[in-house]
Amino acid sequence: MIAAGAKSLLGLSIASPIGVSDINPRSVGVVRCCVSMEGSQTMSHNKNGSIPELKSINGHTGQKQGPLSTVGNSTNIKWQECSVEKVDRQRLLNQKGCVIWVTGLSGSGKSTVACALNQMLYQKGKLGYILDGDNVRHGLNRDLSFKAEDRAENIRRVGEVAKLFADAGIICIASLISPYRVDRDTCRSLLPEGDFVEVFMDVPLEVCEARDPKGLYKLARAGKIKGFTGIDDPYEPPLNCEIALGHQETGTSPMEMAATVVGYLEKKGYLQA
Ligand SMILES: Nc1ncnc2c1ncn2[C@@H]1O[C@H](COP(=O)(O)OS(=O)(=O)O)[C@@H](OP(=O)(O)O)[C@H]1O
Ligand SMILES: Nc1ncnc2c1ncn2[C@@H]1O[C@H](COP(=O)(O)OP(=O)(O)O)[C@@H](O)[C@H]1O
Repeated sequence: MIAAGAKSLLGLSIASPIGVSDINPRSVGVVRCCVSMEGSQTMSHNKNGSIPELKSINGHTGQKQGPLSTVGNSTNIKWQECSVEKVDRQRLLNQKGCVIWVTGLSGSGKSTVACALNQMLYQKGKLGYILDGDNVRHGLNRDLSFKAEDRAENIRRVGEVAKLFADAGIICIASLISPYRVDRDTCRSLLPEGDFVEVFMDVPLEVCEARDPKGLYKLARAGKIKGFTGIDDPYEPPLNCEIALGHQETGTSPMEMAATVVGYLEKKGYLQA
């Protein structure tokens, strides 16, 4: 009964062009559920992204097959495929998913340029999402301190989340101090060649310290914060980043810096599917 109802609903959706606001999320949920019970069809989008059409399920047949894996401490797990893939999502968004990794000292302007970049992308009709170190530490990474191994775990988790965002077709802007080269390089290695764009905020410590918008350098100099990056904790600048910001040629205002990154993305074809 449910399957029959869903089928006619699905038929309706195919026959008539629909806008996003016409979609009832509950109905879509039913359609997905019932189609997958039938095990042969799922929804995708035409090249113009407007009218849903059918394409056969090639990954999620409902049959239990393929080898089980062990990854870390996770035993007997199996990678699940779905026939709606990254390329479909990218076509929908008319962009390519990637990670813009902004690294630099506290106060170097990471969050400011991340926000300017996100605004600029939005104005161009492109979907970005910011993963900011300070913000992620309010939730997902609230259990982590600033000792070296916790910073490494912070970067590892954000790298994995950023990879998921890129797979979703989104331009993910990760903005973290990420002081260790090896941790940044590990994040880079999670993504296909070219999809990880390392942006270095090349701003001297003296400038960051003079800005000190949160008063953290003052506290660190007074010994009230221990292990503060640049004061009594290391920062390893990138050796081969894609973009270094803070120089005359890449612009010195946040908007000029963001424009430099947008220019790079345009040149590399990330702002089209
Ligand atoms: N000890 C120490 N060292 C550096 N930064 C500190 C520290 N303690 C707190 N803070 C605040 O945490 C923000 C940096 O968090 P991140 O997650 O980006 O750091 S890291 O990548 O794990 O090194 C950082 O934010 P930004 O100033 O935006 O960089 C600070 O507000
Ligand atoms: N390009 C810039 N030129 C001058 N000041 C800037 C620039 N970018 C950011 N700032 C200022 O520097 C301070 C730190 O910027 P913020 O983006 O919070 O740095 P971070 O995220 O690296 O800690 C803020 O007061 C901000 O207004």
